[in-house]
Amino acid sequence: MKKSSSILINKKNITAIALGGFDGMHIAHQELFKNLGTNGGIVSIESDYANLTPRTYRQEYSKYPIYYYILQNIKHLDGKEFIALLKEEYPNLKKIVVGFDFCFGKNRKNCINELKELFDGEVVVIDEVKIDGIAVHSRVIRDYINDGNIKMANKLLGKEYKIFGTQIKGQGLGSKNFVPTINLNVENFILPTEGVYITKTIINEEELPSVTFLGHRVSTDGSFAVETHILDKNITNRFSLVQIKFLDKLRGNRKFDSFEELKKQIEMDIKEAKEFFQSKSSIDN
Ligand SMILES: Cc1cc2nc3c(=O)[nH]c(=O)nc-3n(C[C@H](O)[C@H](O)[C@H](O)COP(=O)(O)O)c2cc1C
Ligand SMILES: Nc1ncnc2c1ncn2[C@@H]1O[C@H](COP(=O)(O)OP(=O)(O)OP(=O)(O)O)[C@@H](O)[C@H]1O
Repeated sequence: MKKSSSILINKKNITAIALGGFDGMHIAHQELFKNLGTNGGIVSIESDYANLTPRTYRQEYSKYPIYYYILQNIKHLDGKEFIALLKEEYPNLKKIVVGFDFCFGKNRKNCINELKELFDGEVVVIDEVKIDGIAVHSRVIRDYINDGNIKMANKLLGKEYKIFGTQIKGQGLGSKNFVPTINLNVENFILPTEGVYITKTIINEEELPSVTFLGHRVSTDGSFAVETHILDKNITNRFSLVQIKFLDKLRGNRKFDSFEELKKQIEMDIKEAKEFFQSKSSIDN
């Protein structure tokens, strides 16, 4: 993980900032960061729905320090006051980098023209970044994740969508009746639609091929679960922090009338996931 340098780098040294929400730190956001130069920083204006990369996890995706401002605390400022705040916070600020649709100040009344008028330094505006004709935005990525379209979400993110969780106790049925799984409590991240996914699970910095079920266990106790089965490895330890990277969706959640039928389906899911990783490794080699 890239270390957070926000606390180490004095705001006085910052000469360029990128401005916006930056949930997801997706490929369009990365285009902005390319213009920051040596003493750059990211100014992240926090809404309360940043759930692709909640604030605690965002620094991993950039070498530039991220400085957070809560939208609720600054939304009353008009355009002039907002720029004055930036000048006060970053006294050596020479450059502001924003995207084509950036607006700011009370009721988002000010956009690019006003930014150029009010800021006495350089303003770099990035044209809309698109992939295969699709505009890259956090909201678009959230929709893909909601729909379980992990491949498109990952394409727009420029990386594999990743969530963090803590291990919790399961029903105790898995190892006995099906396969062993690590059950997770996941907070603050948007979760893909209920179903079974090909994933990589990171424990102790080791990235392991896995298959993950998330949804209501409609075939057993009906409760909501995020549980991952590590392929080809027996895991006995408990882990405080587990990361899951989503690669593709295998199928939707289903209700099975017997444990035997569910077990048979889980075995098929595992087979499919293994084939995915095998074909991937033969392409990679
Ligand atoms: C690959 C995989 C696919 C699963 N698919 C379903 C499913 O379609 N429907 C369902 O109700 N439960 C599904 N489950 C969840 C099982 O019901 C669950 O693993 C079992 O109840 C054991 O839970 P435990 O780990 O809490 O003991 C799946 C689990 C795995 C690992
Ligand atoms: N597709 C894009 N092309 C160019 N710039 C972008 C693009 N998406 C966002 N930006 C810019 O990145 C910065 C961060 O914006 P923001 O966090 O609103 O991103 P977003 O992906 O559009 O989010 P949301 O979908 O929630 O509006 C802003 O300066 C914004 O103009």
